[in-house]
Amino acid sequence: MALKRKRTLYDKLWDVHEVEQLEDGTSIIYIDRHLVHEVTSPQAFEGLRLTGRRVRRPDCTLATVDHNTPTATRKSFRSLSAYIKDPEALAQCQALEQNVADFGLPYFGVTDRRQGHQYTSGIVHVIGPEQGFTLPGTTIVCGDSHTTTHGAFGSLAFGIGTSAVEHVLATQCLALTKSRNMRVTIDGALPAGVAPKDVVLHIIGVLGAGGATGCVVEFAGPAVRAMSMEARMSVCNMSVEAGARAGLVAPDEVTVAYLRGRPLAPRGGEWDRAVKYWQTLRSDEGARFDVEVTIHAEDIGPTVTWGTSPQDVVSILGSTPDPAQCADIDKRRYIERALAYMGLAPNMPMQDIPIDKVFIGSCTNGRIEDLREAARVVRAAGPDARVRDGVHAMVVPGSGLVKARAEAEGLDAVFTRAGFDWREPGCSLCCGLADTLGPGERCASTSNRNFEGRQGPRSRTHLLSPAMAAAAALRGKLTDVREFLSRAVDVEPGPALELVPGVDIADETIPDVPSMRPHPIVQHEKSGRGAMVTGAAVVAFERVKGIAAPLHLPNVDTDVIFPAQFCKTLKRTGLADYLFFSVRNDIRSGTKTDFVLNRPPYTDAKILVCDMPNFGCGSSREHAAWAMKDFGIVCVIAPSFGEIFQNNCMQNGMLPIVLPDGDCQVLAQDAEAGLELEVDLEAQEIRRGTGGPAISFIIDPLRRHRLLNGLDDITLTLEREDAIAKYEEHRRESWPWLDKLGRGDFGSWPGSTKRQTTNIEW
Ligand SMILES: CC(C)[C@@](O)(CC(=O)O)C(=O)O
Ligand code: SF4
Repeated sequence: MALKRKRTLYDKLWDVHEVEQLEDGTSIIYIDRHLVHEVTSPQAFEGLRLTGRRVRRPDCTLATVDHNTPTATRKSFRSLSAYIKDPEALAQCQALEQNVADFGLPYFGVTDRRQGHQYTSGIVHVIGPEQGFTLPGTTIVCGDSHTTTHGAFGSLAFGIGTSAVEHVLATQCLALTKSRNMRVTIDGALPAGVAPKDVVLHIIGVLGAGGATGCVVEFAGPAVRAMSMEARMSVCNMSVEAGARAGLVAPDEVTVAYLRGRPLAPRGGEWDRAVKYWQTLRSDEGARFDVEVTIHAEDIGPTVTWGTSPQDVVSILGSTPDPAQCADIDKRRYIERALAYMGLAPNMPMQDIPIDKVFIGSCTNGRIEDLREAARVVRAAGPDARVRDGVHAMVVPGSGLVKARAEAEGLDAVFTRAGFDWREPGCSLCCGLADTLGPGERCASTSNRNFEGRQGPRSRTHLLSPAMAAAAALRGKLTDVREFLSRAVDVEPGPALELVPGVDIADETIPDVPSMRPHPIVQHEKSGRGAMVTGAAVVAFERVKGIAAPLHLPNVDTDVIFPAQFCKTLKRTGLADYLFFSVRNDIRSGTKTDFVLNRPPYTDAKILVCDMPNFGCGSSREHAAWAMKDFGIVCVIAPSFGEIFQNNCMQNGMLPIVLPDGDCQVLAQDAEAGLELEVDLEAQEIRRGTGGPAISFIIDPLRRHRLLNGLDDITLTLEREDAIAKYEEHRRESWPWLDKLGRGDFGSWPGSTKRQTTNIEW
């Protein structure tokens, strides 16, 4: 008798969402839940309008404004246009309001008054779970990389680019290739004073920023089981920072208790049926994982980042790394660059690092438990504890509900009494849109990314937990929170903070970050640039011949490729000048730097060769791909890619090629010498200007076919209408609670003001 295949949780989620298997191993996957926000959706709605398409499932879609909404008081809020001062931010929020009205979508606006609270808009990854829109066993997407958050419920949740947003709006499906299974087991119990944030920072430190690329990671083990839902969300949230497609925690009684009574959670008989189904959602005993990692909870302590990637973690009791101790030259260069950017010296004790700002908030740590933890530290420091002079410490709740709840518990009073700035909900300082750091400013931040320029041009970020952030605010420097929690602490301003000699963090001395180009350049005649392809239309890719620009850095993130301040556009074109903006421009002098794309012949580059891994990691912003294409780059070659970026390229008729390190190095050397490359997709090979042997590459056949023929994914998926309709019928019978926004009745959409009286247990 054939044994039943043992499946992981991910296998199960995948299997039940397969609408159709295509010949080449790709599958059409049904999407149960689609979250939409103002920054990554305007171009998608524009696409729908241009093609005359409608939104297939408004009842499975939920929109909110979060990235661009100011966090200044809303006490006298009159209108969006009076409240949002930045015209581009306003235009994006208004565009979303227009789009939800035109397409009839459920929407949480700044002025919503449901739940008996004044404002329920908030960070998309906070409101989804708190409303019960996020449910176990579902597929959830959003034009946002931190959609991984929702995996905490045992849902398959992942970020997508704007083209994919359009695809989901139009078809409620995506064409996907299955990822690999990884399990991270956390043994034992967490020591006192160690937060979920420390856990996930530690994990990213172990795996590396690209360590989970191509994988869906299930978090398991006693330490995970002991976590609350909010803790699990913080962990899954940052799984994308290790490159994971998604993070997962199998649902259990903690999950069920959290969801009971949420406005959009199933009710009555459907609730019982749903709970029964959710109980089946776990990896089978003995199921095979492609990668297994075990971490011991006792090894984790309060953790902070020192550098410019979330993998750059160190214990708060540790010091910055010393590049001189590094045998590997690439690693040494990386550390030097990151320390220079951060304005830090080698071997500097982390607890000596003074900070200018503190940010408590974001989709990682802007929930009620996070605020409680931060407030606990402030309380423990005594009634006279104050935010250190000269430090601006912001507390930004993740949603209107979190804010209301915190106020009901008196947390706002704890914060404001101690001199913290209590704000309105939104993404705020996490991404440098609604709130920003000044150049050179250093922030102790509970957010998820410490990339160069993440919190504003030339900003410096240290990631840490909410409790650690509160401690840093009181001390004015990075601090081991356990000191606050174990005994009464003197937080009177102590002697002036001393910096390690040679470290100067004043604005004028922001170091120039070394160029990403390591070797001397060979000057060449300008070569002709091919026709630039722009716009949303799908363009066929057959071959490209031209100059290739070399890059020699690992983990080049999409914040560096395309800084957030330019994500406020409503368009996909005209973005070439913003490509690598902060490394191409010296913000002090306004002049161009010597960055490779500023120098002939690379100003005409059509190909980019990065010889280090994880190119395009981080944010889902498709602007990074659009800007490259606008610049004229249609092919990127690297040892590995951030998955969302890789997909975004292909959606825009660009070709990302994965090659072994050695091949990338050979091609990067050709590029250094200014030699042309010819990339031939039909033949799957790269011909070299040196006349040296061509290098062949592999690409998945469906992608190749679509690129060669300039086929539009949405049209192709829509051709599967019968299969999709059949799946929807099956879904209605099997999981009826997923239709009609889980039947949680907020009244008719959009713009409903009907009140809901559901009681949520916090
Ligand atoms: C839209 C953008 C600012 C984003 O939210 C997108 C993302 O993470 O995918 C980010 O945090 O970089
Ligand atoms: S990562 Fe930051 S900007 Fe992106 S959704 Fe979360 S809070 Fe908002």
